[in-house]
Amino acid sequence: MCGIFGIFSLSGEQVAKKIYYGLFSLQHRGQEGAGIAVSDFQNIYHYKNIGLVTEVFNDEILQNLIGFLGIGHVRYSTTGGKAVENCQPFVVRSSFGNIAIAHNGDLLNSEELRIELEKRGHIFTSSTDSEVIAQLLVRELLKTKDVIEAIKKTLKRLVGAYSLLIMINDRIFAIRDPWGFKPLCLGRDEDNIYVSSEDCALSTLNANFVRDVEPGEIVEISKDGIEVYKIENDEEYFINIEGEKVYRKAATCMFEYVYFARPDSTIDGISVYKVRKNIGRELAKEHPVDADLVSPIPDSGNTFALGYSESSKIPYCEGLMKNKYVGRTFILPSQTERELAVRLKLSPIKAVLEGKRVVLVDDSIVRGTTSRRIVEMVRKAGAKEVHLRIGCPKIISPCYYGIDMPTKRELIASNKDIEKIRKEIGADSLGYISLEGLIKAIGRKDLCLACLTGKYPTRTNFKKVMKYN
Ligand SMILES: O=P(O)(O)OC[C@H]1O[C@H](OP(=O)(O)OP(=O)(O)O)[C@H](O)[C@@H]1O
Ligand SMILES: NC(=O)CC[C@H](N)C(=O)O
Ligand code: SF4
Ligand SMILES: [Mg+2]
Repeated sequence: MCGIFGIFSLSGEQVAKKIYYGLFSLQHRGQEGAGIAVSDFQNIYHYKNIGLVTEVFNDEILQNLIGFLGIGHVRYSTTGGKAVENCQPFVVRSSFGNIAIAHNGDLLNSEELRIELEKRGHIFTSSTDSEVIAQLLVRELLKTKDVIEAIKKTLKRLVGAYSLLIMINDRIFAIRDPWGFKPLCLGRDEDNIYVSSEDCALSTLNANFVRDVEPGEIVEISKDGIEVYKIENDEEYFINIEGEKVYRKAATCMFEYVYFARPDSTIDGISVYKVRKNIGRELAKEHPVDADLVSPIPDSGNTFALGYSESSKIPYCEGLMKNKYVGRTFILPSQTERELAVRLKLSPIKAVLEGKRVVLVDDSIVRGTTSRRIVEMVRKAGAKEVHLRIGCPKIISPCYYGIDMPTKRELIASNKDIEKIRKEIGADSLGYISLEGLIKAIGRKDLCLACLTGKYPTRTNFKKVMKYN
């Protein structure tokens, strides 16, 4: 996923500290690396490293980032390992000026583009797909000199997910791919124009939400305010592996609503919190059970469990405690880290669970690491029955757009029916929300559902995407 955040100060104030706070509010989107690049209209100063925002930056570093406009990034790696050279923003120096780029999403054709660029003499400093965008842009800029033209030409070549911030000298371009896979929104206060992956970061800075960047938009932010352009994409449709014609249409990632985004964010006019509550209610209708209490698997299971409890009238309890110093486990890059983190993160409360029939509610099962361990823990704490309810249908296919579920083999549900999964996880019953139930709960149809259905909204027949994790 990754989080991106940018500010243009119209009053000529330093922006680094504000970007820091913006990134801090987007930390849930990426925990592996962080970076900030600022511009004083001529020079770009930047700093990036592996680690959480608070680990990467201190006052001294921030004070040295002198600039009136800037962009930042928190990284969750999907193409290229977690090393510092893959952290963002990428800064590329060219005769046209300095360019900084922050990318959320994943490209399917990055390997092909990289080979093409290398043949033409480009030298890469990282193994990510995001640097491919930066190098392509430099190439186009050297050819045309017209920035908008160069950006449009670059974007025309990209297939996949990209919410992008590009800073060139004295302006920032905020871009959302034609499918609108990842969120991106604009904010404003008296002195600044903001752009952020989620509006929760705007609230932190006391800025007002203006609007979402629409799929296919290029928003130029400069001292003159905002100018909007459209991405030109000639490919109106493609033929998928089943031989069907698939027309290009908006396909926002359903997983943003289910897991990724913060519940206090609103994406394309739909509150993430409300979606999660709706899913919980829907789950209670689709998969009722006689039980004594409903407990969430924290954190993201919380709102789903509230909805389930409200609708089923089974009391809501906190059966599991979360160690607040442990971050998200699913987005850790290795399985060993994920296994250990679940135990460190969650522990059962015996006084709540002992002798009870418990409904555990979580947002999703991906690899099954969390649910397997939790069901075992809850039983050990004395629960009489453990019923698991999941707010996302079975995840059966890889994501190529920026969520690290790259192979079918890793997905517990890819080749098993529900009964087999239930046995493997050790629950007394298991219920997933239906696809129709999920769409109804989100309240929009223009969604990417590819990891649930195997039907991808873009071409997928490219050279294998590089993975270094
Ligand atoms: O089946 P798995 O591979 O274990 O992945 C699914 C789990 O991972 C996520 O939690 P995570 O700990 O990442 O974040 P959270 O604190 O926001 O729930 C998600 O909420 C599920 O609990
Ligand atoms: N999850 C993301 O958005 C990652 C961005 C980019 N593909 C990277 O791996 O750095
Ligand atoms: S495949 Fe799944 S996780 Fe990936 S963008 Fe589509 S809905 Fe989101
Ligand atoms: Mg979780």
